[in-house]
Parts: sequence; structure tokens; C-alpha cells
Amino acid sequence: MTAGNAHDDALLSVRDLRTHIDTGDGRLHAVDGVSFDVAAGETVCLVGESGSGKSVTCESITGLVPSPPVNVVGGSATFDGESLLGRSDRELRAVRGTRIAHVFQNPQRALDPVYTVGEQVAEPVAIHGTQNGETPRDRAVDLLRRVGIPRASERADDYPHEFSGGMQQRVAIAIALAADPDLVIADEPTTAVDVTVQARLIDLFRELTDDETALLLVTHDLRVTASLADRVLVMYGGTILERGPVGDVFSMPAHPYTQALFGSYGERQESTDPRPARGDVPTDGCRFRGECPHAVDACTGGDQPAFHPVEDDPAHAASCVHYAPDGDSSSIRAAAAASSPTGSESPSDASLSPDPTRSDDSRPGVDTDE
Ligand SMILES: Nc1ncnc2c1ncn2[C@@H]1O[C@H](COP(=O)(O)OP(=O)(O)OP(=O)(O)O)[C@@H](O)[C@H]1O
Ligand code: NI
Repeated sequence: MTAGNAHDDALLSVRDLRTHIDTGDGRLHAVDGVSFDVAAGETVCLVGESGSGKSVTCESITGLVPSPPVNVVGGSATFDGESLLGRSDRELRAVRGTRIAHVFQNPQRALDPVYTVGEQVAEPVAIHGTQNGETPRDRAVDLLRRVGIPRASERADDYPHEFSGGMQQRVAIAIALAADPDLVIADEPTTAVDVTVQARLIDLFRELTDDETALLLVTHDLRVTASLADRVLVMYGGTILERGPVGDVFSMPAHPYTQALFGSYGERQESTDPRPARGDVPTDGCRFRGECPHAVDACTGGDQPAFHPVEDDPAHAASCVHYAPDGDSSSIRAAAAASSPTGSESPSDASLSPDPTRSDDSRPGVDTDE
């Protein structure tokens, strides 16, 4: 799938989304003007540090945020031509059950302890309808088999607590797929399971997204991003600072924040220190300017800077004044190679190179042998 003009054929189109949270001591701009598209069949990865607003973005779109204290206060989210915002809970539940499915970090959020897993997979199947005289139960067992549950026809009669965390997540994925959704929104679906299970779940997602299902995937893991994404959105302080095809963003991380995020990737894996609280993020101008080594006066005031193309491909763009036609991005560009997960200066790590089979063949610079 090419990452080009997603706008023209967007399945999901989010524009200037704003979600505020009433906290005890003020108002947090958790989502502060987010715009992006997901095309049919496309996999888009949303990356960014903890607290940057990834989950609130995903859950604002489909009405999963607890209101109060979380309120969607502006913008639009259009799915297959219809607005999602401002719909009733009932309507949103119907959309979530059929056309958009969520997979959460904690599989228990999707599982009901009092029903067997077979019943829980069969329920959305029954709503969606089956073909060729198949019963919902048959189809549920098929799905459980497809996500890799051994002895699926027997295990369908077991309850969630009889499964390990990794197997519960597989069941949750089966439930998500049961109604044959057009879009799966998966929020760190592999974070809560151990490393070997993670690898298998990634393989599963890769298989599942090779078909027509679009995937909006929140992940902290650049390896996961490299292996699954068509495009990447880099989020900080409630807004998106860089977007582009995964090969381009990985080979030329353009925004100073992306460079900081990628550059600290190795360290962060070992670090347990949380980053400073979100209260420090400004609510005007460039949200990253307080931590940016390239900040200038023009970064203060007004809206988050417009997106400017980084190189020839307009799909790869950074929200940074230095990339404006009259700006000077040379010193930032010079720093890109050092933080590139696939660049020549980082240790060779083939698993961080985007999977060439998922990339546009005509696109240069996507080479696993780098
Ligand atoms: N229900 C809530 N009440 C109060 N604050 C909230 C609530 N939900 C989210 N927040 C705050 O909103 C901000 C954005 O949170 P969000 O969960 O979207 O971050 P995230 O990017 O998904 O982070 P992580 O990678 O840790 O999951 C954070 O500062 C978080 O503390
Ligand atoms: Ni989150």
C-alpha cells in the first residue's frame, strides 16, 4: 500500500482534534490539535513518549474516554464519510462492535470473566452475520484457531481466567476481528506480555494487516513500528510533530523531538525514570520548544507550527519552523543520521529496518542491509 494521497481515500480522517481533561488543579490539553488520516488497508503507527496523548487520541475518536473528566472539545473525526464525534453512546457502541475494533494493552479490558471465550468471539460474529450456513460458534472457533489458540474447539468453552496473558490477548484480537472490522485500533497490544509472546503477536498482526484491514497502532517499540507500519505519526505534548512513510522517518528523523525520541530509544528500554510531568508542555507555539536544542523566538506564540515537507516527498513532513521555506534546517538535518534507527551511525540492527515487503518498491533508502 502506498503512503501517498491518503487524504483522498481516507477511511479515518481526524482534523484538529482537541480533548481536554479537568484535573484537580486545572485543565490538561491532552490532545491539542491532532490531524491525520488512515487509508483503507493501511497500517499507521502512533509513537511518542508516555503521556503524549496517544491513548486519549485513540479513545476520543470512538467515544471511549470517560466524560467527565475527559472532554472532546473540538475538531472532527470522520470514518468512511460519517462523523464519529457527537454521536450517542449507543451509536458509537454499534460502530465499535462492527466497523472499528479496539485492542487494548490489557486484554482483560476486552474480556468478560463470566462468559466463555467462544461465546465472546461468537457474539460479534452473530451481529455481523455468517456465510455458507456456518454457525457463529463455528466461525468463533475458526477465529480462535487463526489467532493461534491451540485446540481451539475445546478451548472455546474455557473462561478468560483459564488463559495466560498472551493467550488472553490472542482471544481479544479474535474478538476484535470477529465482526470483520475495517479498522483496528490497537493501543500497545504487546506491552503487557513477555518478549517471546510479543514476537508471536507481532507476527499475528503482520498477517492480519496484510489484508484489507486498516490498523492504527500505538506502540513504544521501534522494532514493532519498523516491521508493521506503512506510515508513522510522532506525537508529543498532545500534538503530532512529524509524519511520514516509515522508511523516510526512520532514515531521516526530521523533527528535533523525533531525533530525541529515537536517540534515547536504547537508553529508555533500560530506564525506569518517568519523564517530567506534562504540566511543563506549553499550550501555544511549538509544544516541544522548552526541550528543543534548536528553539528560536519564532517557536513561541500562535499555533503549533505548520507541517513543512522534509524532502521531496510531501508525505514526510515536520511541524517545525526551521523547515519552512525561509527557515534553515541544516543543523537539524545534520543531526538526523545520529538518531536514525536505521542510519549508518547506529549499530547495525536489521530488526529496526522497516520491512521492505511492506514498503513502496519505488521508494529509495529502504534497505535492510544498511
Ligand atoms: N482519565 C484521566 N484523568 C486524568 N488524566 C488523564 C486521564 N487519561 C489520561 N490522562 C492524562 O492525559 C495525558 C495523555 O495521556 P495518554 O494516556 O493519552 O498518554 P499516552 O501517550 O497514551 O501515554 P502511554 O504511552 O503512557 O500510554 C497524560 O498526562 C495522562 O496523565
Ligand atoms: Ni497510552
